[in-house]
Amino acid sequence: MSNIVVVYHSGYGHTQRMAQAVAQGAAAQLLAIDADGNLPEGGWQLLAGADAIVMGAPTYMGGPSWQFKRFADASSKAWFSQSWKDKLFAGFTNSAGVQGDKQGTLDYLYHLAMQHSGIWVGLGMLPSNTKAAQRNDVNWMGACSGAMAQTPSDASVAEMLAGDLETARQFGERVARTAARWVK
Ligand SMILES: Cc1cc2nc3c(=O)[nH]c(=O)nc-3n(C[C@H](O)[C@H](O)[C@H](O)COP(=O)(O)O)c2cc1C
Repeated sequence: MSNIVVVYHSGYGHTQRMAQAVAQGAAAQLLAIDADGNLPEGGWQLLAGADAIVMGAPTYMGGPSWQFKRFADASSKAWFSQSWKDKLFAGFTNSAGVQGDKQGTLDYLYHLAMQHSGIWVGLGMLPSNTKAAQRNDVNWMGACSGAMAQTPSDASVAEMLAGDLETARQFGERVARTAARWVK
């Protein structure tokens, strides 16, 4: 079985719930970046041993939170030795606006993966974009490059939409299937 780690930051718990759904689908370990932008003890070793790293951040001001960026900058240590080269990478984000500039966050995660000479795994799902489509359909957000969720700014973590969480879970399954082929 491949070793998959979901590393994420969440300021208010919404991206964490998304991370849990991705991890459930991927049978992955969760690794939370704390409020100061640090990993817990052993976090870097966990990432070093991963076949696939799925990265998640809320969209704040059109990009990832500063705590995630601090983690990304700290990963330059791995970049220097290219020790994450040829790992699989994937990304997800959550924001309040339907658009909300959250593509900027996914693009950032993609470029971080490319800095590390990784292999990017996209969402791999068709968008639910017909007239018959319902908000709770899988990939109603219509993303391709990673998983997106949209949570109204006044919605609690418990109120996150089932369709977005199911999209995240299926995305995790796709990462796991891809990793199984990649590590063969
Ligand atoms: C500092 C800050 C900046 C934000 N910027 C955006 C934004 O650019 N676009 C957007 O749609 N939502 C934005 N939001 C809303 C968050 O993305 C949204 O509340 C999200 O669910 C927070 O996820 P979290 O609970 O994991 O922190 C912002 C929220 C905060 C606190």
